[in-house]
Amino acid sequence: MINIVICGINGAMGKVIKRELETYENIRLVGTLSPRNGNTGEDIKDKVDVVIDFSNPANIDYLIDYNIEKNSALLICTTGYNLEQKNKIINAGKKIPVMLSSNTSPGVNVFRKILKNISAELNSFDIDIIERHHSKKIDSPSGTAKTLAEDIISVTGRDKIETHALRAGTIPGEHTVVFSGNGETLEIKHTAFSKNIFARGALDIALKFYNKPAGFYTTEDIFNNYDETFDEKFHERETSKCLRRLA
Ligand SMILES: NC(=O)C1=CN([C@@H]2O[C@H](COP(=O)(O)OP(=O)(O)OC[C@H]3O[C@@H](n4cnc5c(N)ncnc54)[C@H](OP(=O)(O)O)[C@@H]3O)[C@@H](O)[C@H]2O)C=CC1
Ligand SMILES: O=C(O)C1=N[C@H](C(=O)O)C[C@H](O)C1
Repeated sequence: MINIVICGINGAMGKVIKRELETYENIRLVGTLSPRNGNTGEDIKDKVDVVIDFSNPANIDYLIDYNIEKNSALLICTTGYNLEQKNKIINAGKKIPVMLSSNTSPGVNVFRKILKNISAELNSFDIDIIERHHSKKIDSPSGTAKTLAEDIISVTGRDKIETHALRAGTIPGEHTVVFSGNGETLEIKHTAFSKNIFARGALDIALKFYNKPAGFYTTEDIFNNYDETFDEKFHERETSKCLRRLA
């Protein structure tokens, strides 16, 4: 049994996680955080194994301090961080296990493996990312689109990948990578039919992640069963990826 705390429980994702939690006998919700509403977790007396965050980048300083004080793992599913915030997250890995996951669905993590193979093979093609999300989504392009762009850049050596974003209706999340060549196109696409897939993905990751040693982790570390604890070289590599993304 692990004890979790959720930041963003009243948001769209928070509500879905709360419902999904009812089907997990090995996870107990021991509290919630909402710093902007004055809920800073003082009432939480139980041990906290992992804080799951689906909220807003504005909460990041608070979350890092809270987790360091509690010595708990921090699973950040929020997207839209700037470079300075991402650096703080990576640095927090010196003290606590911290994971930044732009997409917790199992499907997207397989998508990423396939994407790297195809991108390396079709480097002579134009490569574009198209993402579609609900009209309430704040950040654009999506965190997943940025992650997919980084994956393509890592195997093709390109400087930038074009991303195209649509915000409309209630679309839970759709990502397509289009490879356009001379007289042909190849597309790979992931569609989330509901937010449940992200909620269950986050809870499943929390179960695997809560007892890892301090370090900065990504979803790949869990899906590939690979641990990377904090080291300076890794930090430099992540920072340069951020710089490239923001360029
Ligand atoms: N990694 C993944 O797989 C997924 C990631 N996401 C990401 O999760 C995040 C939340 O998504 P979603 O639930 O749809 O968003 P919502 O806007 O529905 O909820 C976000 C919550 O964050 C808090 N919040 C909002 N604005 C602020 C602010 N300015 N300052 C501090 N706190 C704020 C609020 O909680 P309160 O009222 O308690 O303060 C709010 O309920 C987004 O970044 C989204 O991209 C979404 C789906 C999947
Ligand atoms: O805000 C959302 O809804 C989603 N956000 C994540 C992102 O920015 O990639 C993941 C998913 O696509 C849904």
